[in-house]
Amino acid sequence: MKVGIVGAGMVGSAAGYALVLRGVASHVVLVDRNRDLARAQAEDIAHAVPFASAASLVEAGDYAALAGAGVVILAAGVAQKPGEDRLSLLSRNVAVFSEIVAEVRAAAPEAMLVVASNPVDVMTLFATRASGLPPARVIGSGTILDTARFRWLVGQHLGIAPQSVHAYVLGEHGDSEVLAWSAARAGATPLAGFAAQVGAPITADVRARIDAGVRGAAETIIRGKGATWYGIGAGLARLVRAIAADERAVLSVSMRMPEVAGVTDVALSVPRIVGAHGVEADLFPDLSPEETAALARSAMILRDTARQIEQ
Ligand SMILES: NC(=O)C1=CN([C@@H]2O[C@H](COP(=O)(O)OP(=O)(O)OC[C@H]3O[C@@H](n4cnc5c(N)ncnc54)[C@H](O)[C@@H]3O)[C@@H](O)[C@H]2O)C=CC1
Ligand SMILES: CC(=O)C(=O)O
Repeated sequence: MKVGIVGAGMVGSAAGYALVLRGVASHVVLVDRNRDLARAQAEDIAHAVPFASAASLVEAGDYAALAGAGVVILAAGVAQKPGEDRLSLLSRNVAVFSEIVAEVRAAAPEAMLVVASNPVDVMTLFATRASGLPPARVIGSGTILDTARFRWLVGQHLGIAPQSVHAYVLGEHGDSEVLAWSAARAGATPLAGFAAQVGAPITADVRARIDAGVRGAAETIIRGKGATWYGIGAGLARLVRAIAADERAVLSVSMRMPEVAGVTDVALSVPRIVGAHGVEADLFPDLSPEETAALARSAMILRDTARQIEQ
């Protein structure tokens, strides 16, 4: 599949690198308003192709070069500085998306959009409205990264591979996100039972530490190295693979929904089946009353934030 990436900064280039290394895309086109940066990133990534699992063409181009892309990743705009939250980026990134969504739609009308720029849930809502595409074809990376952080931390605590932890983060990709502890499994076993069997109980302290580790990961990494990119780059490649290979994989991603937890017209993450047609179904895990209330609160925060772009 041909994959376009608009925004060849840290996130866009990491996604391109992961797509190439995993052999997901036969052709990657990087577009950025900084053409020298796009060219340099494309050449650097192309030098990884001989080491990748499959051959692919990697190049920089203008919007016209996106023609024929099956997916275009939107990773352009500004990122958080230390101490800044994702929601504060909204007006600046809406201005960027007002331009790039129209350009991408004109150049690649058949392409599905995968949104990475923050605040990713509200940007997904905006991109859905601006593109006129059906919601199932405008997918935000949402909590795909937070879910990975959750699985990694639980796996570390239990001494098992994160791939064997089946747990999801729901709601906002941001401060109000909800770790769905009550639906979490290790292998096929509910988390508490598994933890008891391996002698690593999930105490209130452990839960609080993992919760803070997931919720605060971006801030910690941004303080240390200025931005995050490897995790989200791999997550974006995972999402594109589900589309390109029609995997019908269950991934926690964001999408505009008519209603969730009593809140209307909002984009947020729940586990979803993702395949060649985009999002094919939503899957709501069984939640505790506290988790359900937290999901409603997260949806309300996102709805209230989205109202800023309606005025
Ligand atoms: N969804 C997620 O889990 C994550 C999202 N992000 C978000 O991804 C976005 C990108 O982050 P980084 O790559 O670190 O930033 P960056 O600053 O490295 O790259 C952004 C790129 O966008 C380009 N750009 C800006 N306006 C443009 C326009 N109008 N047309 C074309 N290109 C334009 C810039 O030239 C720059 O190269 C940020 O909003 C950040 O918050 C970052 C990490 C994780
Ligand atoms: C920056 C960001 O959104 C993250 O790493 O979660």
